[in-house]
Amino acid sequence: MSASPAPKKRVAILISGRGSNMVSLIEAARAPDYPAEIVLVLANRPDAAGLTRAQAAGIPARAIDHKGFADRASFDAALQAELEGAGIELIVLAGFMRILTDAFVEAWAGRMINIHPSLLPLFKGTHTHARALEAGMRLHGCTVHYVVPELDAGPIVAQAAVPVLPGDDAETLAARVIVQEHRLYPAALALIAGGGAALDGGRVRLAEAERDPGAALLSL
Ligand SMILES: Nc1nc2c(c(=O)[nH]1)N[C@@H](CN(C=O)c1ccc(C(=O)N[C@@H](CCC(=O)O)C(=O)O)cc1)CN2
Ligand SMILES: NCC(=O)N[C@@H]1O[C@H](COP(=O)([O-])[O-])[C@@H](O)[C@H]1O
Repeated sequence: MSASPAPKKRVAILISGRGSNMVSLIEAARAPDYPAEIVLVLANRPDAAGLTRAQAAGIPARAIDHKGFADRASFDAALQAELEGAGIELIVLAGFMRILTDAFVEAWAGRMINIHPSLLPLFKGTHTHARALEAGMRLHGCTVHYVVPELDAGPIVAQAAVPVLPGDDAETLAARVIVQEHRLYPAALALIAGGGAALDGGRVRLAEAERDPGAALLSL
């Protein structure tokens, strides 16, 4: 008799905008064997277009407007209350544009990931595509990493690379990178939720089966 499948990890996605990565994650999680279920979407902006997209997908989605709080700590406490109330096990930041307090990040150490539109540690911060072009990069891409207090500095889970082509501008390059984001993020979340990767002493530990250097997570 085959063992019953492990319970799916309960995931919350945090957004600030359109939520295209959130949609990719919701769609991937529809697969019966996907090791995570998206059970909550939270946005720090009431006008985040992703809220409507989440609701249309049948996912509970709410705004917690950061402007309604006196400071970061009280905003983060409101996030924490919603996450605890929903029994969240993993947080996925997907275009969530608020810096989280050290206390919140440390409380979720090893259980919170982010996607950043560059090949970290290159181009931390904003305007990554324009900066990559300015630097004359021939390769660019995106990175999924664990979140630590220092911005864009957490241990890297997975990366995907794209070529920088002649005539590219920030928009054409962004359009090439986002396609890889939509592929990489669901794969990286599945890896973590399925126990294939974990944060261990500040480094990402991959399960034996995931150590194949040709792993599907890296593509040009
Ligand atoms: N403590 C951490 N918080 C967050 C991280 C992180 O690595 N550590 N990742 C970010 C996502 N992010 C880059 O990937 C990022 C988000 C927001 C900002 C920022 O400057 N935010 C401003 C407000 C900007 C706005 O509202 O438009 C702010 O919070 O004052 C930088 C990087 C998520 N949080
Ligand atoms: N520093 C974080 C950051 O810049 N994240 C980036 O915001 C975009 C959100 O798009 P989406 O809302 O369509 O997923 C994505 O490109 C993501 O990499």
